[in-house]
Amino acid sequence: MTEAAVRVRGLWKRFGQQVAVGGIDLELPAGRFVGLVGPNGAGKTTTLSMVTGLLRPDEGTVEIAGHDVWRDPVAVKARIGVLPEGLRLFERLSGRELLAYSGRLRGLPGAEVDKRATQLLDVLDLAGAQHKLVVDYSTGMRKKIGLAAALLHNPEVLFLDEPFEGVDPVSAQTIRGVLERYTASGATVVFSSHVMELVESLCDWVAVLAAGRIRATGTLAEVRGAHPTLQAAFLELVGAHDRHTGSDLDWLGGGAVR
Ligand SMILES: Nc1ncnc2c1ncn2[C@@H]1O[C@H](COP(=O)(O)OP(=O)(O)OP(=O)(O)O)[C@@H](O)[C@H]1O
Repeated sequence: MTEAAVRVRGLWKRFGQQVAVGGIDLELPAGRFVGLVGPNGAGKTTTLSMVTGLLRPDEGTVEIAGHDVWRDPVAVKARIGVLPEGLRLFERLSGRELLAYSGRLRGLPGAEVDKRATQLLDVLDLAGAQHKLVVDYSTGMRKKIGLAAALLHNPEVLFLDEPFEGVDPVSAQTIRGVLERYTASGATVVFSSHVMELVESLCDWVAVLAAGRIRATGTLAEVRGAHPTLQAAFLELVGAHDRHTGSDLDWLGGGAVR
C-alpha cells in the first residue's frame, strides 16, 4: 500500500451560517487520477482551497505526501502544483515570461526553466503565442499557460479546479494528454468537476461531495457500483432523482404570448 498523496481529517469551513464543508475525511491514493465531483455549491472549491493552503480551515487537518499543509507550508508548496478556479495571472507578462517568473520563483536554475518552458509551450500548443501578453490570451490558452506554470517544477500532486471549463475540445484533448503522461509517471492529479462523462473517462478514483460532505469514495468501479454510468450513480448519491424537473413551469415554451 503506497502512502496517501492527500490525507484530510475532520475538515470544516463555515461562511457565517453557511456550512460550506461539513466534516470531511478523505484519503486520496498516490499515483491516481482522482476526480472530486459534486453538484454546484457542494463545496469542491472550498475543499480544494483548504487542501492547497489557500484558505484556512475552521477545523481539521490536511497532509500532502505526509506534510501538514498549515504547519509545514513550504514543504507542501514545493510538492504541489495548483490551477485554481478563477485563475489570476500576471496579465502584462507574455506566456514565456510568466513561465520564467514561475520557474525562478520555484528556485529552478534559469537554463532549466528555459528548457522546461520551451517543452511545455510546445506540448501545450502555445509556442506560437509565447510572446503574446497573457491579457490577450483566450480562456483555453489561459488554462493551458496556468497548467504549464503549475507543472513547471514537476510537483508530486497537481490540483486542478474545473480545468476543462471554457476549453474547446482540441485544447481539452491536449490538456488531457499532458495529464495522462504526468500520472503515468507516478504523480497524482486531483481535479474537481461536475461533468460526469469527463470524470468517468479520465479518473480511476473518485470522491463524491454533496452539501459539504463526502457521499462516496473509491475506485471508479466501486463508486459506480451496479449503475450503468457514473452519472446515474452520482444522481442517486446526491439525491437528485427526487428533485422536480420543472413540470410546474407551464408558461414556458411554445412561443405563445399571454
Ligand atoms: N467566500 C464565501 N463566502 C460565503 N459563502 C461561500 C464562500 N465561498 C463559498 N461559499 C458557499 O459555500 C458553498 C460551497 O461553495 P463552493 O464554491 O465550495 O462549491 P463548489 O462545489 O465549488 O460549487 P461550483 O461547482 O458551483 O463551483 C456554497 O453554498 C457557497 O455559496
